[in-house]
Amino acid sequence: MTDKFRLTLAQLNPTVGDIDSNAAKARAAWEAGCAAGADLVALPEMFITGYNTQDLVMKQVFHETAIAAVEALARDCAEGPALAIGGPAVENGHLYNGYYICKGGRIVSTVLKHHLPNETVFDEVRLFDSGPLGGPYAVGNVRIGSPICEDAWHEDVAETLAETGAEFLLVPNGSPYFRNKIEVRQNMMVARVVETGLPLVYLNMVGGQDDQVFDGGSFVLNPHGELALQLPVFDAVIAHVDFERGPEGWRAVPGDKAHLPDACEQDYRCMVEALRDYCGKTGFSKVLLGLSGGVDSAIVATIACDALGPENVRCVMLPSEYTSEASLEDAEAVVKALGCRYDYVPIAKGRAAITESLAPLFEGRAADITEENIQSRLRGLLLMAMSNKFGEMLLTTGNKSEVAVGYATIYGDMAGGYNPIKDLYKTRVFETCRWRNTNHRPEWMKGPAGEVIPVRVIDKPPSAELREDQRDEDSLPPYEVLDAILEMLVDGDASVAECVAAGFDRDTVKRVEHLLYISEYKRFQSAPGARLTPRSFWLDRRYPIVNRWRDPSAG
Ligand SMILES: Nc1ncnc2c1ncn2[C@@H]1O[C@H](COP(=O)(O)OP(=O)(O)OC[C@H]2O[C@@H]([n+]3cccc(C(=O)O)c3)[C@H](O)[C@@H]2O)[C@@H](O)[C@H]1O
Ligand SMILES: Nc1ncnc2c1ncn2[C@@H]1O[C@H](COP(=O)(O)OP(=O)(O)OP(=O)(O)O)[C@@H](O)[C@H]1O
Ligand SMILES: NC(=O)CC[C@H](N)C(=O)O
Repeated sequence: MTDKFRLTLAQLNPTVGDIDSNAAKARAAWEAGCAAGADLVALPEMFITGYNTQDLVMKQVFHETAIAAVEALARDCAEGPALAIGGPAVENGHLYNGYYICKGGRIVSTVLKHHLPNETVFDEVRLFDSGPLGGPYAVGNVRIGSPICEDAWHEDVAETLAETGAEFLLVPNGSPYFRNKIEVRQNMMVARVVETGLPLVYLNMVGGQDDQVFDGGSFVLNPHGELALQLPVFDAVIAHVDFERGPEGWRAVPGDKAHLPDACEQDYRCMVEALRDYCGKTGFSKVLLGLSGGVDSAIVATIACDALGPENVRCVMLPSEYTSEASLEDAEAVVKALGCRYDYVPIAKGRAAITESLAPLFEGRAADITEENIQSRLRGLLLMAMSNKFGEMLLTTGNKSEVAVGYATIYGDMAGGYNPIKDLYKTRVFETCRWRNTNHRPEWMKGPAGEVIPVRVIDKPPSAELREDQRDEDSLPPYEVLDAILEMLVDGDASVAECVAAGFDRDTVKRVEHLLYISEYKRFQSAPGARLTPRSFWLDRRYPIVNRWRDPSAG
């Protein structure tokens, strides 16, 4: 009877739709396992297709190509350790989220996911059929049970596997980041270990996909929930874990326990990786953005430099007559500290030309928000011209507070392809700037160390500078109040009455609720951005654009 079992964990970064390169990564991991004398090399959920494929996986030619790629991998990896890899599976005309076990040149077992997640960003009920509760598969003389991701968030799958002879659990995941999710996962997996008495291997992928970032952080638990191995978050790694069989069954030999960074660092890393992978996987190596001297564009410039390197980031100051001397100095100071390119393109002439063109039509009408927004739209136009000319993707810079209340000009400063801070409230933007000024991680930050965002930029009152002496707080509640209300209305789906009971002014809450609802059309047309919470705008929170409902609670 085998007394030792070596498992290779491939915490790697697939790309949705790039089946060949995902297969090549799986193959390389298997070779590493081979060299290390592993018995089994495991890859995460849906690794062959990348995750999350959304409707693409339902396309017959796509899932058939993915299945053929798994069969080819099985043939290529015939001599050596078994290979376990996630991918779509078809049985009796039904499509499943499957986990393949390959050995001796063929697929020897296929596990079918039972619990299909269908909340937040997941729509698996739309995509897949639910597999039956099943038993373990054998690798040599060892029987392993594989609840697939969501399957391990419920008791029954692991319980059935334990009852039918599983000796340990290997859970492949495609589990995207949100703040503090590591604790949620660990608590969930400890519960499975305590219920079944079996060791558990939690294997997650890394990398960005549209708005989501898979943050890795794979780990191994021994019976009673003791942590035996902790892989780093966000890094692609291949690690080996040894199991030994004693009188009480299998136990993992304790290994390295990677340091888990705090929530602020994880959020920052998530924004960096999201942008890096969005660019890398869509074929952009360079980005540009409008740098106003304000805090939002400063943190976006910093994230961009950390993701792509300062040499690949162009910051453009596009001043109008309302742009203060301080804003010009601040923008220059940011660029100097970051070491990226700075361009200066005044918008006065273009604005005068537009005003002149429209003058006959607008005659007799007072200047209003129209003229303010022309400035923003002119910047959008000029920045998109530079994007076309230089092949650089334009970044948008609206934080979650602004995105929530529609405090941005559609086709103006909303023009752009990706928004790294879309899920970061303004109060957290300040916190993030301070964190980045005092923390540098050269392993994954390509930007320089030190105070890259001058304190003055963080401390000055936010202003859109679209008219004389404009302050955000003239038209919005102070950000501390706005963000606290939004956290209740958006993240907590609270009622107006609940916000009032929490101490907020009723009229202010009602106004914020109104702004939130009337700006749905803007969010529908907005750039995607890194998801940091389980209530990000897009897939987590899906509200109608036409919506006449206003919460009557609290009068
Ligand atoms: N439901 C709906 N479906 C489709 N379209 C709809 C619509 N409701 C309005 N519209 C259209 O949208 C237009 C209004 O939207 P828009 O032109 O954006 O204009 P609007 O939302 O009125 O103004 C932009 C706001 O963002 C602020 N701002 C601008 C720039 C930067 C910043 C910043 O701090 O970052 C803030 C600015 O001070 C102002 O409060 C309307 O003219 C109408 O055509
Ligand atoms: N003078 C400018 N030069 C270049 N870009 C600008 C300028 N003014 C605004 N922008 C762009 O439009 C975005 C919206 O900025 P605005 O100043 O209106 O408000 P904000 O949300 O407070 O942003 P920030 O904190 O970056 O100033 C900015 O982040 C920037 O990308
Ligand atoms: N891929 C999945 O099944 C993901 C669902 C799971 N609850 C998670 O977010 O980790």
